[in-house]
Amino acid sequence: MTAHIIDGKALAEELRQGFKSRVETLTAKGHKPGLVVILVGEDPASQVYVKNKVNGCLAIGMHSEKITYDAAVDQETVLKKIAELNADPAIHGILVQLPLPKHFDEEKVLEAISADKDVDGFHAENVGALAQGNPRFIPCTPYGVMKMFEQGKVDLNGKEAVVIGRSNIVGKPMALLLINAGATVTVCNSRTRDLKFHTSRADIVVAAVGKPKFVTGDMIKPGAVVIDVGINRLQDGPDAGKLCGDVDYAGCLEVAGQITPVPGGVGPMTITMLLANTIEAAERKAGLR
Ligand SMILES: Nc1nc(=O)c2c([nH]1)NC[C@@H]1CN(c3ccc(C(=O)N[C@@H](CCC(=O)O)C(=O)O)cc3)C=[N+]21
Ligand SMILES: [Mg+2]
Repeated sequence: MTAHIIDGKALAEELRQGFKSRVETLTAKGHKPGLVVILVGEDPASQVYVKNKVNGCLAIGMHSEKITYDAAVDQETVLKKIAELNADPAIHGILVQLPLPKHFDEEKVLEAISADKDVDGFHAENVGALAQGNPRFIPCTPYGVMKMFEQGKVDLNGKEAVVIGRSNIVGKPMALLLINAGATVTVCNSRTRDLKFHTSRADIVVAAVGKPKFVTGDMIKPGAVVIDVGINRLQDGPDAGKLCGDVDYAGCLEVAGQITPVPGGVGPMTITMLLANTIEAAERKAGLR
């Protein structure tokens, strides 16, 4: 038996079609949803993601702009721009693409974004709301994964879930969402002793460690749901330049009950949930929710 493939690209497209009427309603009321993406530096991967974000907005009738700075820009300049955008009534969402260059204090930059416009859900106020089980903005990647569970009809209540990775953008919020949904959650990382001990008892495995093909078929319980958050660009070997997840897809496909591909899995869902959060921000401002 091969696993059912949860098609993130198709689900992303379906959700985006559904967003169009909400954008139309908001636009008619004078609250056209607007997202600004701030990009510092010239990282080629970041350029691709930012372009996908801006184009994703425009395709459903939202307003979106990209603001780019040279990698050497000083933090004060970026903080001043954020303050300006916080006060701009046409802008409902502000995203600062991570990672920032080393001379930046990432936490300080993220905290400068108004919590009402923090569509990434990285502001301490929004992290706290999620931890308390009363989320305001759910971080886009784990939010997208929750939508994929819904699509795959995965009941999380009472299930054993293992999250591999403990980052603030994926691992931690993913664990909180699974906890809030009633799963029994174990958070592992690349240094976990005997990772297989944990993963082989899991009904759900979410891989977000940033290591290509880290999760292999022998680590997975037959029938488990395997979610691949990894986006590793292979440097050398026969597949150089190709995108590869944190999961050995071919090896897990034969064992898992459901699995997400890379590309075409979690990535497109991340951008879709960014659009969802921006629309939601505009709906709050318009008094529609
Ligand atoms: N403040 C902030 N918020 C983020 O949400 C954020 C960030 N910084 N920094 C970088 C990561 C990464 N990320 C991705 C989004 C979409 C794809 C995506 O669309 N991936 C496509 C493939 C794209 C390609 O070909 O490279 C796919 O998986 O099918 C990937 C990665 C958002 N991030
Ligand atoms: Mg992580």
